[in-house]
Amino acid sequence: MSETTPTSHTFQVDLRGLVDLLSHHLYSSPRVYVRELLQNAVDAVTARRAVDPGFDAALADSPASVRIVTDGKRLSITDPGVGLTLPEVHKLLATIGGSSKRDEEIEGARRDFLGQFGIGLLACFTVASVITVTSRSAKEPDATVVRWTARDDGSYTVTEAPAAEHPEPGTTVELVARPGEDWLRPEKVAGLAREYGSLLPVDVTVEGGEAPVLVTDTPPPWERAYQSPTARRLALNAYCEEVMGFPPLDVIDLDVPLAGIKGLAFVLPHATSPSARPAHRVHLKRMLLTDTADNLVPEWAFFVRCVVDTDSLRPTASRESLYDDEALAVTRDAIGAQLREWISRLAAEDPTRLESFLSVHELGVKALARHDADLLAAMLPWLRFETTAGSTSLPDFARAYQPIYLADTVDEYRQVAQIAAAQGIGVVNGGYTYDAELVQALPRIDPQVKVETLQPGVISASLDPLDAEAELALQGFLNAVRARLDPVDVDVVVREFSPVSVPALLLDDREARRERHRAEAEAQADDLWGGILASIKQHAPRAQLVLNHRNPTVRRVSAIGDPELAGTAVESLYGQALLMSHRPLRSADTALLNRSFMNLLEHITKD
Ligand SMILES: Nc1ncnc2c1ncn2[C@@H]1O[C@H](COP(=O)(O)OP(=O)(O)OP(=O)(O)O)[C@@H](O)[C@H]1O
Repeated sequence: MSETTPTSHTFQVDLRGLVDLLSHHLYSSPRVYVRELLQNAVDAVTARRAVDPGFDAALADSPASVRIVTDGKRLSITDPGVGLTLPEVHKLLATIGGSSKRDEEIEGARRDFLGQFGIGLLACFTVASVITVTSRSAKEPDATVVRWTARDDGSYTVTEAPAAEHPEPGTTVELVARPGEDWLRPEKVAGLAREYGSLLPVDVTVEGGEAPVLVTDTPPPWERAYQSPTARRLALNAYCEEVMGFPPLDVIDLDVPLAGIKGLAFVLPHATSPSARPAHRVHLKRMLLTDTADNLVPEWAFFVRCVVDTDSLRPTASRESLYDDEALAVTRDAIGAQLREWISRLAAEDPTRLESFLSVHELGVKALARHDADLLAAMLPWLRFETTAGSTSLPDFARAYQPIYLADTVDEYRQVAQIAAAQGIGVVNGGYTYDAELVQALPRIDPQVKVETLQPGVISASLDPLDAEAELALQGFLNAVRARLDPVDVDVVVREFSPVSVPALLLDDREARRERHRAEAEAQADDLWGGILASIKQHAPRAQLVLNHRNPTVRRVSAIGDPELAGTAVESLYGQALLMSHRPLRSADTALLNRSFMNLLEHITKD
């Protein structure tokens, strides 16, 4: 086999393909071209400061200014930045991925730049067919003015331009709109420049519309000096309405030096689902990176929306979201700590405000308190739970009841609440989100408090058996009515309990319920499935209808001589107990209730 001499080639880049890739897959919309231009202008000003220490002094007190002029077809943006020399134009502008912002020699300043990838300028090709950069470098006193003109077919030219075209150091980038493209309209450009750049530390004006518009407004609202705390609060409320679209319930200052983060967390004025996608506004070195960041605060903090500026978190290449790395995780924790501090401070200093906060966001706070014993201790007096003593705080409840029984589900709680209350047994409904975990955490805060899981035995223990004679006298009645409730898998017993006003109680534990669901599924299943379900049948205890012998109605029912009518009456008592337990009706229950109701009607109306 003959060997051929290897030849060296350079990759060819299909610019159209690349622009297509950027515009359809990297950036969410062509609108980002304004951000890329602003970013380059701001970076150029930052770089100029590094090479020209007298730059700021020459500007006196006013910030550097960046000017955008557009008539809808052509747009130019001029900055007084570091500019570019001829070799730099070849090296940086004509090389995709080439960036001066990674240079070793300006390592110290590198972290000050917004750009880093060397692809930003290409974003302009999503709206323009021609890009012209005219630049005079600030690095040499009499630098020549260079002009680089690039077309979207991938070709470019570099020429020298007359010195008068750029008398001062800096750069002008000019775009020629693609035919039919309206991204360069003055109003649109002003809107985008304001959206991305309102907090930038340079003055940015947009000309071409009815009047020139200054789109920047610095320093950021959280850093401005205000006449009084009230004036500050009002201004921040107005800012929240403007950028977030809601009047905040409260405003919390955020300051995480670790991640160079400063900003504000606004408390939502309405309840929100913990699973709702949060949307925070994140600025990177004062440029808006995204208004839909969802990974900036811990999940439990779903009651705030933040506006922040960071100088050190990393953006993704599209620069539309934050890179989810270790630094962001540490930042999330730090922001979480500041939100916790705010809640503890409110509890100590402003209980009325805390109550109005809780009336909206109690669920979020409960979620948070599960993992934070200090916060739980601080918040416990303010958090409400459903208990057999009504809606109350756990410390108050624990003072009146020992031990505290915890019903695991809403069903269980409803079944026993009435009778437990009458017996002086303290039960908390643990069926609502987070409540069971918080009740169980209680002994950690106060070791005096005992919490026990509610077992059915606790309640049935306070259902007193009848004396033997009375029990015997009811045998005939019980036999008749048990047969009537057999089809719904319910046993009937008679006990004495308080309150007298409750005629019957349906006691049902989870095992019995599961077995009934299985039996119902079996009844509805075809042969194959019916067989399988039957094979897992358990002999779990049945649900029990406990009739209260102290209740006058029950006494009268048990004395009815006609077994048919007694059966109908007990079916009605079952229906009432079932409804009181708030459990869903199975088809057999509905049929039974229907029948007993019709039978009663018939009995009342027959002559
Ligand atoms: N207005 C400007 N003034 C001076 N130099 C500029 C200007 N615009 C672009 N450049 C030079 O061109 C290089 C490439 O710019 P480009 O926007 O493509 O990438 P970048 O800003 O370095 O990085 P990124 O892709 O993250 O934006 C820059 O690194 C910078 O050196």
